[in-house]
Amino acid sequence: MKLLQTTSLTKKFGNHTAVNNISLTINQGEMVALLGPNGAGKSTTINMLIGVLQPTSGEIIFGEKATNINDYRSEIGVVFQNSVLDEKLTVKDNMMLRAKMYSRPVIVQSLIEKFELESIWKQPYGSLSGGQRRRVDIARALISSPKLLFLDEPSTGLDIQTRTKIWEILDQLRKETGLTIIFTTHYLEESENADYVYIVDQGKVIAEDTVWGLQKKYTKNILQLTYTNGTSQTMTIDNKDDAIKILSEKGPLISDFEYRPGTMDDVFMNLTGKEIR
Ligand SMILES: Nc1ncnc2c1ncn2[C@@H]1O[C@H](COP(=O)(O)OP(=O)(O)OP(=O)(O)O)[C@@H](O)[C@H]1O
Repeated sequence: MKLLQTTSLTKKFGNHTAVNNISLTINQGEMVALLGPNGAGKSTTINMLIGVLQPTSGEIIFGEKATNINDYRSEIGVVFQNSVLDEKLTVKDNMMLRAKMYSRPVIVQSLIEKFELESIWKQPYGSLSGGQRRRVDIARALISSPKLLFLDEPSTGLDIQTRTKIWEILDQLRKETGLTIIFTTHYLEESENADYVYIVDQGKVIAEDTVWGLQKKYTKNILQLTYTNGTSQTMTIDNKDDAIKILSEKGPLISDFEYRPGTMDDVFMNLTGKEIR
């Protein structure tokens, strides 16, 4: 079921078109990545979807028919690139202030547990590490039990353990609650968690599909064989089943092999001719 749709969404800043005719379809329960280099138009797109920016043209439809942000604001949670929390207030005060704004059953206790906030609960937000802040930011955005969570570069600047941890929690939440997530990233490997990926460059969607679909369309899997007589051979193949077939056929003649499936890095490189970072 479609939860959010845009048709020909466009944003111009003066003569500069930051977002150029972007059409997205986000289905309920999906995790969707907007992937693209710096300046591609990811944040501008998100800012239009959450009502921070007014589109120059195009339409946004939430659910069956809501087209005005005021009609769906209560259904979304947002984690901005730069936190909106009060640095001087404790984690508890930041969270409880937000909780008071919502009449829905408050789920603060379960968020404290999920995001492991007990040990920092009474600490001022401003004294937290980058990873701790991000956990609080996301927990706060979930207080209203939104149907759809927007995460604008949720893991930029975080170490790999913290990034992994945050994605684990979000994955668990999706399984438990059916939460829909739209996130932006320039970490290609993170887009591999997504159910569907839009690759954006210079304001346009230049490719969209599942991760598998993108890899199939825009990359090749490489199988490299080293033979017992010292020679080697590199071939491109469609899938790993073909690799297994070739390996079993040539088995006795092979001394070593390497199989490298196409990655999102290859997808991006093949589409844009450049690396993302
Ligand atoms: N308020 C603004 N006024 C003028 N130009 C803007 C404004 N906001 C964004 N832009 C321009 O629009 C383009 C898209 O910016 P945007 O922030 O959406 O990119 P992004 O993909 O989110 O990049 P990053 O990954 O660096 O956050 C950029 O060229 C940017 O300079």
